[in-house]
Amino acid sequence: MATEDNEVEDHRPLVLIHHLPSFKLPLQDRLITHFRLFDSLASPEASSVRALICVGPTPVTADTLDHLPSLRLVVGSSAGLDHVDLAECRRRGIAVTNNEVEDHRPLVLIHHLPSFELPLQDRLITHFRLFDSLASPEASSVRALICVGPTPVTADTLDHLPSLRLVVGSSAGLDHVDLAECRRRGIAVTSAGDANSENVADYAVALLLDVLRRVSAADRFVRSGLWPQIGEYPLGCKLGGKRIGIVGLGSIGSEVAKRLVAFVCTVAYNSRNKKPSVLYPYYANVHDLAVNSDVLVVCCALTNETHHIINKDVLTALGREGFIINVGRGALVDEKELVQFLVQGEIGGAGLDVFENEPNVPKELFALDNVVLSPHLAISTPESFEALNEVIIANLKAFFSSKPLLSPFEQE
Ligand SMILES: O=CC(=O)O
Repeated sequence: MATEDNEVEDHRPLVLIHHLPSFKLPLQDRLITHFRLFDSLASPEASSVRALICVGPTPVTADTLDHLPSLRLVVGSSAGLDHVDLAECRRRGIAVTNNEVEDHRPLVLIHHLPSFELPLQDRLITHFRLFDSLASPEASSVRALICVGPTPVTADTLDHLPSLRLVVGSSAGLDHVDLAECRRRGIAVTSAGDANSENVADYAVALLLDVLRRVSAADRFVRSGLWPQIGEYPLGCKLGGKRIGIVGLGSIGSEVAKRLVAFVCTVAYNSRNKKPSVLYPYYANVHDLAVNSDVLVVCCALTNETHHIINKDVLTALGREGFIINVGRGALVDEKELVQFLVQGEIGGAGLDVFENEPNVPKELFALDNVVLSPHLAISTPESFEALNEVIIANLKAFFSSKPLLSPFEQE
């Protein structure tokens, strides 16, 4: 015989599922672990129920509430609650919620040209609320922007963003950002810092080895079937012992130097100022550095002062046996002059990852086996994207918690 003692007391709170016949709450069965559910205003539980879930657009009127004298909470399952008599709820001291959970993630604009996406962008949404249009309503209140790749940040861009206080660059060079205008408007700017430096330095060395030892050209020689016909391929030259002139001894330049010292090269450098802690010989101008170098590795920032820093005079000083590697920006080199020097055999060769008018590359270079061409990808490795992502997140987190920025832009 069953007795009352056999019954397990049910402590789950009572909840009314209030719904029009045509509306069901999705996944309603998940609720029964936590709540005792019923769904009729005519049920005996109606007089004591304290909470109601309003499914979809089911009306909650004064008449509904008259059936529920103990009600203290209406849980809406939609964002808009025009079907709930909010004034009547307020009058009766009944709280109302909708399905919008408050989002405390700071707002960040991903500013990008259509052809440039931020690698690993999906990692950011854990921390930030992202949007990507200057025309969006969020633009007026956003305080931080991530500038993807070479997307320009001009005075006009900034005019759309009156609350902006931080531009987070995703590259080491920020020649596409109007830094003076940012400064004038009190907007801080960060760069990729040294997240990419080792990758870029590796690539500079790869280009240099390739040009000197003719690796890509030899590969073409084999693939085109010329080896059996012609036999020996022209000799390349040794890297060890070369005098390397580094133009811009910042984070990338220093990594290049480290690597080339290991190849038993000698290193000298040019930068805006002599670095007191650096022992490599310093040349105050690039021309003198070129006179005393076999190879120039160009890796400084592009500014008004460094535009065409490698000009006709410098190329002449580098000479017929000289080589040039550019992993900085195309416009650091006077490209027309460089093409002339290469075509006429006035310098030994070049390894170029960057060009003045990317993605357009002077066609004259295609025929030259002493030139290695690459589509601006010195930074591009998964490791570098990981590191870049961390720097971006760290800068944004520091900014939104008023801490010092991790990699404020500093010009080399
Ligand atoms: O070009 C790439 C960079 O500036 O990081």
